[in-house]
Parts: sequence; C-alpha cells; structure tokens
Amino acid sequence: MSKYRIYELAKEFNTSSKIILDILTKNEITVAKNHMSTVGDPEKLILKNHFSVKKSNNIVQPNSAVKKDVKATEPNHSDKQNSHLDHKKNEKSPNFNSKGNNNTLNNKQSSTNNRNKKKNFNKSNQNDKNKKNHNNQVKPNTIEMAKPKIIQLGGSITVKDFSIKTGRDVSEIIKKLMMLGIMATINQEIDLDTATLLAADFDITVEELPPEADPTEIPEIVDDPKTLVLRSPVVTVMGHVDHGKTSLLDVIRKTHVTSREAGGITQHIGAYQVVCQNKKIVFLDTPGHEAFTAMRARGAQVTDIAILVVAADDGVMPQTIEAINHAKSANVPIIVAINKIDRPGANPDHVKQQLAEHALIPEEWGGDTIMVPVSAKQKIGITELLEMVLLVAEVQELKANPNRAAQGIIIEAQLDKGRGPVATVLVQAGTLSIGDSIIAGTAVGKVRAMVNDRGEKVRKAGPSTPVEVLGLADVPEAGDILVSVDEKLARSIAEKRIAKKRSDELAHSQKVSLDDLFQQIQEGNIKDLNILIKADVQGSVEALRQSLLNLNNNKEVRVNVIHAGVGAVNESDVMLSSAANALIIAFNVRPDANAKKIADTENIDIRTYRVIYEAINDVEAAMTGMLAPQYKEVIQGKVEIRQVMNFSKALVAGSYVLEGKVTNSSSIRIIRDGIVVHEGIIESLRRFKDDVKEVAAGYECGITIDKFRDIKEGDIIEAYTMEQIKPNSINN
Ligand SMILES: Nc1nc2c(ncn2[C@@H]2O[C@H](COP(=O)(O)OP(=O)(O)OP(=O)(O)O)[C@@H](O)[C@H]2O)c(=O)[nH]1
Repeated sequence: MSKYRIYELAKEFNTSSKIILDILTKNEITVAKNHMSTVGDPEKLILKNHFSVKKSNNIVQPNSAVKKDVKATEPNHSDKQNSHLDHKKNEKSPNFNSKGNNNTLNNKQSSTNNRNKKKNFNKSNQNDKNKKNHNNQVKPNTIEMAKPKIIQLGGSITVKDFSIKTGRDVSEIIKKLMMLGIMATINQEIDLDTATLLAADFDITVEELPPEADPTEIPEIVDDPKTLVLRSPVVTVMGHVDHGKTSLLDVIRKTHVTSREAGGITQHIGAYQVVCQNKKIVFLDTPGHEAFTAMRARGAQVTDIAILVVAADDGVMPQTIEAINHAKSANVPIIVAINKIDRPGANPDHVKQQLAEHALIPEEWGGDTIMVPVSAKQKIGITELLEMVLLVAEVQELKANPNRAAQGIIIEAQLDKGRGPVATVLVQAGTLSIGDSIIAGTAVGKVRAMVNDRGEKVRKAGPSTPVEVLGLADVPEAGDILVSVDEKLARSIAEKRIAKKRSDELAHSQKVSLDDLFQQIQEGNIKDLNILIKADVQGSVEALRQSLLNLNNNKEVRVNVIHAGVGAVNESDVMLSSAANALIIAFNVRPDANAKKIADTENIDIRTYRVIYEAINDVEAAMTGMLAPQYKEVIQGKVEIRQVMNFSKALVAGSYVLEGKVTNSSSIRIIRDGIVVHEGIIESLRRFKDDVKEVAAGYECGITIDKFRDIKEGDIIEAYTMEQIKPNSINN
C-alpha cells in the first residue's frame, strides 16, 4: 500500500495540511496527527472525493498562486468572506479551546478573552468589508498591486516579511494583530497559526511547507519497496536478575561465554549471529535492558524482538515487569522464555498466570504471546525458542535494501590501545564496505578494517550483520547512527553536530516536568503525560495508579502510567523515564544516589510525596496550570550575637556578621549549641542609629528579632531567603 505524507497531499490538493487533517478528522480518521503523518490509499480516496465534490460545487478557489486583483471587477465579497470565516472558525477554534479550560478561573477568563478577541476581529473584518465596498464606489477603476491568494510558510515569520509576502501594509498587519490581542513590532516574529489566521483575514490561504531539513541530519534514503529483501531479526534478552539471561544467551551460542572470553578465543563484539533452520538470528550480547533503554533514550531502535526470561521457580519479579514495560514502550514484540523448567519448584502455569496479569496472555489461553518452556542448563526448548523467534520475525516482515549506502547503529565502542577507536556496528540497511567514508554521531572516518562475530576479517557487511569497525577518528557513543556518506559531507555534518551538541548542552534538553507541564501542553508539546510510579507498598502503587488514571477526564492531555513498582527509584526507572519522557512520582520512597545523579543529567523530574492526595493534587494542578511554585531555602549569611542590649522599647542583639550578609527582610533561625531555638523574621536591622537594608560580613549591627526575646550572647543567627525552584529540579 502506498503511503502519503499529509503535507504532500495538501500540495496535491492545493490546500493546507490543516484542512487535510480537518477533513480526515471529520471522517473519523485519527491516525494523522500533523503534517508529517502518513496515511494510505483509502484516506487519499476520501480526500479525493471530498475535493472533487467541492470542485463540482465550485467552492474551491482558483489555483493561481498570484493573481491581479482588480477591485472594481471583483464580485461581492460577502459570500466568500463568510465561508472563509466559517472555515477559519473550523480551523482555529480547537486552538482557542485548547487554551480555555472551564474548570479554572484563569482559563475561563482566557477563553472569554479569546471570544472577545474573536468578536473584535470579526468586527474589524466587517469594517474592512464596508470600507472596501465604499472604496469601490468612490474609485471604481483603481487597480491594486498584485496580491497573492496563496502563500507558503515554513514556520514563524516576521511582520515585515509577512507584509512583503502578502503585499499588505505593515501598519495594516500590526492593526489586525492588535485586534487579536498581539502587540507586535515590524521585526517581531508571528507564529504559523497567527500568520494563518491573519492571512485568512486578507483572504489568503497559507500552505504549510514541510519543516526545513536539519543540517545535522543526513537525508534519509527512502527505499523503493521493490529493492527490499528479507533480513535477519535482531533479538534482545531481558528479564529479572538470576532468571538465566546469560545462561540462555550462552547456550544459544552453544559455548560458554565466560570461558570463551577468558580464553580469548573469539572477541566479544557486542552482538552475534546464530543459525536456525538455515536462517540467521542476531542476538545482542548485552543481557538486561540498560543497553536497550540507553539506545532508546538516544532515539535509536535496534531490537526487533525481545526475549523475556522468567524463571519457572521464581515467577514474575520487579525486573520482569520493568522489562515488559520497556519492550511495550518501544513497541517491540515479546517472546517469553519460561526458564529453569528442570528445577523441582518449577511452575510454568503459575508464571503464565502472573504474566497474564501484565497483559501477556499465552496463545493456548487465547492470547497472542508466545511462551516457550526452556532450560538453559539442560538445553531444553532452545531450538523451539529460536523457531518462535523466526516465526515472529516472519510476521514482522523485516526487510532492508542491501544495495545502497550503509546505515547502521553503534552497539558499543571503545578506544583500543593498539587499534584506535573500535566500534561494533549493527548494519541495518545497505552494505558497509572497506574504504567507505562514514560518520557516527560526531565521529568521522573511513572503514579501514572489519571483523565479524567469529573474529574473521570481512570486506563487506550487509543488513542485520554485526561487525567491528576500525577507522573512525573518535569513539562514537552506543546508539549513534552510522552512515556511509561522501567524505566532505561527513566532515561538514560532524562540525554542525559538534556545534549543536554544545548549544544543546547549554540549553539543556527540555523534559517533561510538573513545573512547566501546563506551558508544554499549551504549546502542544505534550499530548500524553507519561508517569512512572514508585512507592513503598503495592497498595500505594495501585491507589496512585488508579487516582492518576482517574484524571483522564481532562481532555487536553492523557495520563499514561508507563511503569509502576515497589521500591526506591533506581537507575533503570530514570532511564525508562528518560526514554519515554516521563516524570517520576515517588511515594514514601526516595531516588537512590545513582538514580538521582542520572536524573540530574537526564533532566528527569522526580517528585517525592508522603501523602497520596498531594501527589494527585499536584499532577492535576500542573495539568491545569495551577501548580503552586515551589521554594527552596537559600542561606544568606551567619551572624553572631555578641551583646544583648535591653532598651525600654526593644531588646537589641548587638551582632557581628561572620559570613555572607543579613538583610532586613531575611528569614532567620537562631542556633544555640547546634540546636535551633527559634525561627522567625527580623523586626529591625540597624547600623549605629540608622535603619539599613543589609549588613555584610565583617560589620557590626543591631538586630531586633520579631516576637522573640530569649536571645543570648554567643547565639548564631542564620539568615536565609526562600527562592522559587527552577523547573526540572528534583523536589527534595
Ligand atoms: N536449574 C537451572 N538453573 C539455571 C538455568 N538457567 C540458569 N540457571 C542458573 O541460574 C543462575 C543465574 O543464571 P544467569 O544466567 O547468570 O542469570 P542472569 O539472568 O543472566 O543473571 P544476571 O546477569 O545476574 O542478571 C546461575 O546459577 C545458572 O546456572 C536452568 O535452566 N536451570
């Protein structure tokens, strides 16, 4: 079946992507979300019918991009104007609505404002129309400059450029923007939505251009379906600790991993191929989901199928659930290997029952999850397991074009003392050959040598082949995409990537956080609020999950619990949250040190709570833009009380500022022998007889404390303020 991008269809039908999306939505087709979404032939047919009906009704505007607009000969505008206002209403009202929310006062006000704005705007249209008619009568033969009926925009545009593109006066544009409540200057940018609305008022249709190509990306090669041939599946083995992942990988490779590595017979290159029924299967050699999520967090998908190992004598455990959620969130099909069936306590049926609770229903119970009983130790069920992998792969129809420039993914990479940067690459499309000029992340080079998983030198590597590649000038990162491109292009892209990396590091990638959730919803960045829940007991996990899911009557954004479990927030939780852009709700548990560190670098919002109700309230408040700002204490300085002076009107602490400063608006705590004896505020701060705003370290001052008289010589006054926490920081 052919696939069409929405913007391509918009071009074909000579309209905007928005209108195409609108028509599809009206026809209850919801797969298309934006101009880059793809649809198939049936959807195209609907559009074709729609536009052919319109054409026959003569509703569609002429196609000419630029038209001499002679007012005297133009028919009465009113019909056109009305229909275009209707059309504008259709297109724009979701946007206005999205900003309004009837539950909150602010939003009520804003939607009223929007309504008023629209009213005014419509009024202005009316006035303009009248003026036009009036002009028609006075100067019937005035010929205007050529004014386009259609303009193409790729994103935001300055008022000045908009004026040039539309042939309209800057002052006219600024006036209309004011009607929309936007105060803009000539050099100010207006976003695409505003520009579309504005253009519609000038009777101009805006065609959305596809986004400009990212200069740091290599243009993707779209393969002709005829060139695609079947490729081998790539499998990752996941599961709870000690359930037998390594043993299974080991027996699949039919050798013992450790002895092989220790003996140094073959190199470990991070991935290897096995053969079953004369077909190859690629196994990623790193058991566990760390590699899996690290790669996904970087946007790379390497795994076609996940084998979930569950020990028959131990059943579903926390990491089993984590693994399920990782695979589900990456849309990777799961095959369950129920391992250790040789064990006396093995109970495969119990495992199946437990898995069914996590929506993995075995085939024999009417579900669609393949479950294979195996014993890695006694080599039982291994061939069956591999056959099932091939079966699932067959259904997936995994294909690639081997006859094109190579593209692959870095599985692992390190700097080898003798050989320089060495990268294990899984070729995903095309064929990588000796001498190819390559780029991976910011590393460039030429393929000097390649070694396969059996330690043999090879000259070529096709799709689904893992090879060790020598020749890159730097060490790339796992998850980086390797592409074979022209040497010059490789260098220039690498330079741009390095520059982008630097500026990204400065800007710090924006992840979802409760603090700016509402803003992100408003900007349309978030449609699903992904949440990972960790709590001290299962009861709390469930209570939290249910209450959070109950928030789903909010139409703007859907709460999606991507994982929920008992225990401290760990590294894997943070990595999963990073990959799925989720925030973490920790109830009565804390992030462990590692998790906290990674959360800092990955910018993951971890919220800790001791009351379920507060967690729910916060999420709900954040969704509606009503989250109260959070504050943290910032110590300003330390002051020592050196003399207590009792005047008739006040008790003054004759003090000396030891460190930092103290201000007349500081909050303070008085510490005596390491114990806080009072917390409060300063009533007055003086130097000699004058009231002062602040006193710095090294100076003496007189301090009166509000509502506290029990001060003693030697007491330490700690001065502090409460500052609002910046978004994205961990709630301590
Ligand atoms: N009886 C029996 N023991 C097994 C089987 N598979 C693995 N084991 C044993 O279970 C223990 C754990 O196996 P591993 O393969 O190291 O498990 P793992 O899941 O890779 O563990 P981690 O790497 O620590 O996450 C080892 O002592 C294995 O010998 C099996 O099929 N039957």
